[in-house]
Amino acid sequence: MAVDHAAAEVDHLAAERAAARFDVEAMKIAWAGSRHAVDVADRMARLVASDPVFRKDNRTMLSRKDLFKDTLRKAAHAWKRIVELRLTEEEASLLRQYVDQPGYVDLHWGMFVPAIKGQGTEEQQKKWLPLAYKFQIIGCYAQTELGHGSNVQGLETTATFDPMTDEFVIHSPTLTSSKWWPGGLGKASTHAVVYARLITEGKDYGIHGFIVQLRSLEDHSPLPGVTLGDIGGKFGSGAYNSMDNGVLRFDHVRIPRDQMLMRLSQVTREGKYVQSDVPKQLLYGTMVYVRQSIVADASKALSRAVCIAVRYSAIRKQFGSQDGGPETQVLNYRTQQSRLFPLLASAYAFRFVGDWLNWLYTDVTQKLEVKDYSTLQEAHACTAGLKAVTTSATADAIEECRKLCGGHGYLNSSGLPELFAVYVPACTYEGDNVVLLLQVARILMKTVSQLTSGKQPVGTMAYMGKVQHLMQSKCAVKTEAFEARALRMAVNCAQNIGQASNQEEGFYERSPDLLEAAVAHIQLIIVTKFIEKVHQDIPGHGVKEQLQNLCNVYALYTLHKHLGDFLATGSLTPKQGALANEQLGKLYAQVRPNAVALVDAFNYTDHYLGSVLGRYDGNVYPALYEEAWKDPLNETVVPEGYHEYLRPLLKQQLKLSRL
Ligand SMILES: CCCCCCCC/C=C\CCCCCCCCCCCCC/C=C/C(=O)SCCNC(=O)CCNC(=O)[C@H](O)C(C)(C)COP(=O)(O)OP(=O)(O)OC[C@H]1O[C@@H](n2cnc3c(N)ncnc32)[C@H](O)[C@@H]1OP(=O)(O)O
Ligand SMILES: Cc1cc2nc3c(=O)[nH]c(=O)nc-3n(C[C@H](O)[C@H](O)[C@H](O)COP(=O)(O)OP(=O)(O)OC[C@H]3O[C@@H](n4cnc5c(N)ncnc54)[C@H](O)[C@@H]3O)c2cc1C
Repeated sequence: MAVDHAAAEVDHLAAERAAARFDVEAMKIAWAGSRHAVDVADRMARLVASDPVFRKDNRTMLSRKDLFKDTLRKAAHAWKRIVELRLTEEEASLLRQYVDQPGYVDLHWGMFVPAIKGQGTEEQQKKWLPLAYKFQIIGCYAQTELGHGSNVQGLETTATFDPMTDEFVIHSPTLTSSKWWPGGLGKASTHAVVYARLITEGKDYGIHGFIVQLRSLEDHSPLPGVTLGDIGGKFGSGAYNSMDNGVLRFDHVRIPRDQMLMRLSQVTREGKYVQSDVPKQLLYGTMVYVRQSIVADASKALSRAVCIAVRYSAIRKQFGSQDGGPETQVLNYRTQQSRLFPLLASAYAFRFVGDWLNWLYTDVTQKLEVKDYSTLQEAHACTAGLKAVTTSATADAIEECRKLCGGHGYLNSSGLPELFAVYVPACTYEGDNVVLLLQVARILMKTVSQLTSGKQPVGTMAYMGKVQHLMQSKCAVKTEAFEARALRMAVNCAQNIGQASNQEEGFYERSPDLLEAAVAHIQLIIVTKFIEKVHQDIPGHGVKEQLQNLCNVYALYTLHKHLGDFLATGSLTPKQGALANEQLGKLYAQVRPNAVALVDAFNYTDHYLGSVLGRYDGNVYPALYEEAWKDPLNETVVPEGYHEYLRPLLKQQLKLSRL
């Protein structure tokens, strides 16, 4: 009986694939960026999937200790394979992606190395980077403290220069100055880039970065004056618990003066503080780098969740036709489509805006090398804003995909609970999303205030220069409505702030509105970049048409969800709003026959998806059934604890019933 069912489900996905109206292989290229990108990703995904060390289906059942050891084993094995196969940087980071387990290597490569590259002098880079590249040292990024994370200027750890010995003394003066959260710190790292208040000649010069050795390179024990450990279990089983987020305290630990990262400023042998001619905001450069990579990761996490929910919705059937005919695939329900297809469109939208952001970041980095700092603010606003909007949307979407999969979505074997638990801290780390959106809002307010002086905004703010036109015009339901909404919301905020007794007080009072104005500005960027993408030459039968559809879905869904903003700012009429919603329904009908093929284009292996519901072959029910028996509770037929707790209870009930 089960076998018959399985065959039917498999046929179902084959029928879905046959019904698609576009070339899936060509869509894989559009998604990945090039034929080369598809091939490398394919090779790395298969390398990981075929290696038993990278098994992850038992992860949620491991104890914290076993999970951490498993992470160490995977990282060491991955490194061995990278060296043996002489993998390129591109291949290695894809391999890391498909291993799919957060670990100390992320912070080592993702923050420790970039911090030294961005804030270290050439000499410092020459000394430290080769050690880091060969894993002769393991580093982490120790910024956040128990008392302060968002307010970086409020950090309390001190680095006091001692001219007698030419050393800095690193110290944790209070409990709240304990470093708290850095990934890789708890158990793995030998070194850290530590952010501390630089004090020299009795003056506090604020936050600076220092390279500090934490553990012995001989036996891994903490160095004198260093107290450190893991901060404890985190949300969800498996999930981010593979990471050793740590606590660290210093008791007057001495480091040589040349371990201060000295690209932005220096302390001389005599203890004089010297500021370089580079903007001090470059201290935050590592965060800009990681935020852009987090945007790229949002589309990866979202596309995984959507792939699971789309395939399962094509398999799952509930309720029949009135006359007792075959049951309906839940993917055919209009409500399922209106919840799921905007998420599918968002996965594509975030992918393309992520590619653009990566271009922007590369461009800014090249400009910085020739001391052109003109696009630094643009890079900060775009990375902060896009990080906030895409991670919040993705976290919500993963949870929505869980609900779209009904009861089975709640099982660990669906892959969705763990994906959610791993993903959700992205809304907090690398800058709490609200804090980041307020940064965008500050830049928007600055831009609005400069409009009257005739200064033309540039880059993603250029549309604000069309202020006369956008403040008055009635808009067609296109980009212009998004521009008018964003600009009018920003101008409204600026006017309201202007009425306050002082600017800071006004900003504080209006911060909830400012958040929404920032979101509107960022959504405009996402829509614009999607439109720019579909205007490009995109080869492959039907590919451009599908992307055009998804672009329209993303734009109209965003408009529908935020219709209140569009109406309140007069950027659209109620009639236009209603028409947009009508149109959305028609677009969903066009996505429907292509939905399964559109998620196939992500080209994910079953290993990477890690979901019995999202299996490529659609063989969901036998896999669910088989998976249940693997649970440790099923190792014995009669549970442990029966004799202590169940039997006496049952016997007692029996005695009572005989009374
Ligand atoms: C296990 C198996 C593995 C196997 C594999 C092995 C092999 C591996 C091979 C390869 C692997 C590759 C792996 C790579 C993985 C990479 C992924 C990385 C993973 C990431 C994991 C994340 C972990 C999390 C880390 C963290 O969270 S670190 C801590 C982050 N903290 C924050 O983000 C704090 C947020 N707060 C702030 O950013 C700021 O304090 C503030 C909110 C901006 C306020 O600052 P303040 O100075 O007080 O502000 P203002 O006065 O408002 O601003 C002053 C000024 O500066 C401008 N500004 C602000 N920020 C920036 C900026 N970032 N850039 C530029 N400018 C900035 C601001 O606009 C103001 O400008 P003006 O003066 O002009 O107005
Ligand atoms: C899984 C994980 C990994 C991490 N890894 C690292 C790491 O490797 N290295 C590292 O240094 N740090 C790391 N962190 C720390 C992380 O960067 C901080 O937690 C983050 O920046 C948020 O800061 P916070 O915890 O101080 O939050 P808080 O700022 O205390 O936020 C609490 C609340 O206050 C609100 N809030 C704060 N300020 C304002 C404001 N100005 N206006 C309005 N609302 C405000 C926030 O929106 C939030 O709702 C990690 C955190 C997590 C969860």
